[in-house]
Amino acid sequence: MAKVRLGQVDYLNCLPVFHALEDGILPFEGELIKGTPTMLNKMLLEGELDVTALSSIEYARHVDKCFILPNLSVSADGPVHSIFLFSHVPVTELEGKKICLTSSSSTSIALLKVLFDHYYHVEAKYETQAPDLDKMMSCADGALLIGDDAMRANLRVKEEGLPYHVTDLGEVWKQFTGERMVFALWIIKKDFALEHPEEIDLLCKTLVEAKEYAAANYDGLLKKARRRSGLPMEVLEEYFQTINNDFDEGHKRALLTFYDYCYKSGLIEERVRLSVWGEEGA
Ligand SMILES: C=C(O[C@@H]1C=C(C(=O)O)C=C[C@H]1O)C(=O)O
Repeated sequence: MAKVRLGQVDYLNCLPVFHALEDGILPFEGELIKGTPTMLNKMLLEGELDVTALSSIEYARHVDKCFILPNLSVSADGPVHSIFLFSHVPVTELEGKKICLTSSSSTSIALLKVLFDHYYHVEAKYETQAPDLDKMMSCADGALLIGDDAMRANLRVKEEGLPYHVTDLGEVWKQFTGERMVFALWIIKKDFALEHPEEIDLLCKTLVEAKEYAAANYDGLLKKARRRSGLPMEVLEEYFQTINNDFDEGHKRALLTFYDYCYKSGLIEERVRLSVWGEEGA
């Protein structure tokens, strides 16, 4: 059997899917490679990974080379608690101002631009930097952070009383469209899937079982998340109740709505068809 090189976004939002694999509770014979979303996006597209959790916008940019794995995503139906725009002034006053974007994200950067174009009607200037709240806020009017970096930064803003406006982009997207937001998908390279369909069928089954294992062993998941992130238990509990790792018809509709706005904003070149492994038309 071919060994699958599987990418793991090293944030808490993917832990419910990887927890059982990390601990060897479910069999996985392949290699687990951890990284930021942008690192894994690049590795998949350059052929260094076969499957990975991938920024959902990158699927839209590489539809011809990829399949979506069924029943998996990183989504939130409203506030997501880990995608924040921190700013010195309210978002509506950011016209012509500079915003630092985390170098770890792809989808959330597209979401920010969509919301600025179609919801706030504000045009800003953008620069990309490594995720560091203090550095970003010292040289710009706003900073976009994602994942565990954003959760830690938000906690600091609260605990230290930092004078920033904090905008949750999942919440704004929901207000704007009424839809949930799908931030990440599990993606397979098409050539690998077509050569190794049995391995992929088995992996799909294992990942869904892994998600079920995390739900049934919630205390273990929380303890691991606490050890790994150092974040307070109440923050983690709220986060795991917020993050959703499913991918059903509602998620698909929401994702296509996002892609439509990305297309209108010139962030993707074509309207997108979702090609899910094992489903008709894939
Ligand atoms: C909700 C999140 O989802 C993520 C956001 C991503 C992005 O912006 O490109 C990619 C993968 C996910 O980790 C988050 O990281 O906070």
